[in-house]
Amino acid sequence: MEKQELAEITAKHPCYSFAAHHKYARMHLPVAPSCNISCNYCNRKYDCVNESRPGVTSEILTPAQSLAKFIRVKAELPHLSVVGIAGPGDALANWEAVTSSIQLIKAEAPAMIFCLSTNGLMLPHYWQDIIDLGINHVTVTVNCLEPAIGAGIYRHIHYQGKYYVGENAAELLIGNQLTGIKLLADHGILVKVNIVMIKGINDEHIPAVVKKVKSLGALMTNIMPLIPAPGSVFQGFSQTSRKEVDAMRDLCQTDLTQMRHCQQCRADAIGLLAEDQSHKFRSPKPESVKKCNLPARVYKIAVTSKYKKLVDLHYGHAAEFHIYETDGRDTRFIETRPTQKYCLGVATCEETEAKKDALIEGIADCDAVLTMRIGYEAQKRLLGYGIPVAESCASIEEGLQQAFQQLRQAEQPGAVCSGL
Ligand SMILES: C[S@@+](CC[C@H](N)C(=O)[O-])C[C@H]1O[C@@H](n2cnc3c(N)ncnc32)[C@H](O)[C@@H]1O
Ligand code: SF4
Repeated sequence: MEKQELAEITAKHPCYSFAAHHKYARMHLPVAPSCNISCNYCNRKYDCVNESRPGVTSEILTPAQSLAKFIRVKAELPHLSVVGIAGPGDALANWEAVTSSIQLIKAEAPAMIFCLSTNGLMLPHYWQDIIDLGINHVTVTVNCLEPAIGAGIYRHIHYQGKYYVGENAAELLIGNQLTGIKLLADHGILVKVNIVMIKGINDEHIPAVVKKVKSLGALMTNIMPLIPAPGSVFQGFSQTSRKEVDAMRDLCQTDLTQMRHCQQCRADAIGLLAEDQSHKFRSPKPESVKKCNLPARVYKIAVTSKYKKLVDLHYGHAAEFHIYETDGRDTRFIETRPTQKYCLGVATCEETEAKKDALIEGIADCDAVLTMRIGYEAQKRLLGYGIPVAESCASIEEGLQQAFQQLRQAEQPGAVCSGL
């Protein structure tokens, strides 16, 4: 696309143009429920109508439902200029649903601007598809350049059938993000980079991120405050203040244009940036994005819990595991297995390592661990035995359903299974 043509389009994009954000409306399609990574600040709650923050949506739509909703919204909001995918998970982890939704809407309204936001893990795989689909604005979240910092931000990534944790995960993710940004920018796509400012974790490092993404061709950065989302690992952190974010934007402005009007929107936001109207357009009955067509399965899951009611015990503090089976709907308690606590305190190193392995061997027949919290070293050790971890602070019933979903999605990304 010619530069002039792209500039004209961008002038109608409320996120990319400050002047456009009072005039033009955007519509987010919540067609991307799954995510291929786990950020410590993220909690994707699908059903809260009162909360407005990234990752929240009141419904998940199929491509056909997206088209129907688009037609309704367009009829009521003539100044609608942009259709975007902002989760609630990751657009590229739900690529089939995203592609079909965009194709359907494009056939109906060819002049619409399409954009998506992504963590960038799959950009080296999908950048050409993005261009072929006619998307010309892409937002990539890059929180750091150093794996040591990333290990404190990302709990795990799931890439090409394998789970990665710690610095390995962060290194892979960062590498793909940077490669992806360059590929997109070199091919004329306008790239905005989101950076979540987390005090004490990546704040001092942000100017380096801005410089780097500029060198790769990013058009602007959007430094956003951390919202300590309830239920996320960072829920106890304090919210980065407006003042701190503005000071960081001022510092980085000398290198690259800063977005300053971001509203940290919901995944189903509709309307002007400052005037969400999504509540007016909610469908009465949300359906899953993609029906699960995997054969029925029963998973055995080891749970850490104080009284066998809530998932309320840290993995490292559990002196026993409660073993359950679930088919996604019904759960069955099997037994309680006593174990050594993972956090052993005073034992010598070799003794500690052997005990940690013995602990995992005691649950080696389980498909997953469901726990309130777990450190990444312990998580890594479990993954070494092929046991993924689901974190929850809900009831055991709900936690088991979440764990079931997580296991199913790992087998079939994008699927939402209700069980047997
Ligand atoms: C929900 S995500 C969807 C897109 C994609 N999965 C991603 O992370 O880039 C949209 C943006 O919100 C940010 N975000 C999610 N939870 C947040 C939180 N609790 N505080 C601040 N930003 C958050 C993400 O980092 C991302 O830039
Ligand atoms: S990449 Fe986006 S959707 Fe996925 S965990 Fe991080 S913030 Fe949430």
